Amino acid sequence: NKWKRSARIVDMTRRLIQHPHRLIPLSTFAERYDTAKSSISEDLTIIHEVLSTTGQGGLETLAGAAGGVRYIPGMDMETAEEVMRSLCRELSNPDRILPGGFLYMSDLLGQPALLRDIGQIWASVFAKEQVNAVVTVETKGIPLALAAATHLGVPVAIVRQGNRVTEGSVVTVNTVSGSSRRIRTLSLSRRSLKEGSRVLIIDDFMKAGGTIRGMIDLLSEFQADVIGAGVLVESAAQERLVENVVSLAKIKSIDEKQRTVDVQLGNLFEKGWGIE
Ligand SMILES: O=P(O)(O)OC[C@H]1C[C@H](OP(=O)(O)OP(=O)(O)O)[C@H](O)[C@@H]1O
Repeated sequence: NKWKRSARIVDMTRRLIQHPHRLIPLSTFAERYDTAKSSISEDLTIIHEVLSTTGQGGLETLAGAAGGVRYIPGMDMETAEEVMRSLCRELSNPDRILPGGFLYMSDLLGQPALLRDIGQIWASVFAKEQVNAVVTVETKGIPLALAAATHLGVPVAIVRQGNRVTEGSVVTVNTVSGSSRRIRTLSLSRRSLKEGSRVLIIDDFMKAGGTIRGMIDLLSEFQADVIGAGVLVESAAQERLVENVVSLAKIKSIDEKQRTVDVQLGNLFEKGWGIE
């Protein structure tokens, strides 16, 4: 039975948004709806128009035999700022202060809707970097890495602290997590990442940057190309073991004795937004 344009557009939009960055041949749609490719192209133009003019990313069409159309997630600057301003307000709650200048965030890292928005922000910033994999370190980085990877349409590789028999043969490096001056061994299973992958590092929190530094050193053993690193929150300014980490929020000031903490927008909002 023939699909009406309005029904085709609803069905196509869902399929495209459900598989970010995945190329879908126009013939797939032409066959599914028993419609000419020229009509499908017109449908896609309408979908692209609505998404791109409402700050929700857009469609990218590649011509040729291996061509097709794919959804590129994106969030516009003001929406991203709205999301992060409300998160900063939530994080500026003295009850969240933990010893060592950390903030309690595990409740937030368990909220799917918030994680979806944060993942979309990362996917907007790194949309054009041809990321092949997102890498994080257990444990609190995992939900954030998964959210970013979902919107980038790529897998996640999880770095383990210490050795686990379930990881098979691993590459291991030692690192000093500056926050607590403790030596940590970071290991990654050899099977979890193809050599030469373009990798985005994501973690929940950065203090001295020792953990991210350790992941960069570990990834060089895989000949990986670390195209960027992002953290949800970076601690108050201090000596760092790593440069150019993009933060969504930043602890401006924190005083454990006075029980005060002030969390502001991170350096992503100071620099130029990653997408035009
Ligand atoms: O910048 P650094 O000084 O290296 O500190 C940031 C580390 C420390 C903390 O991890 P932990 O709380 O130690 O581990 P987990 O994520 O498992 O809670 C955080 O999640 C980052 O990974």
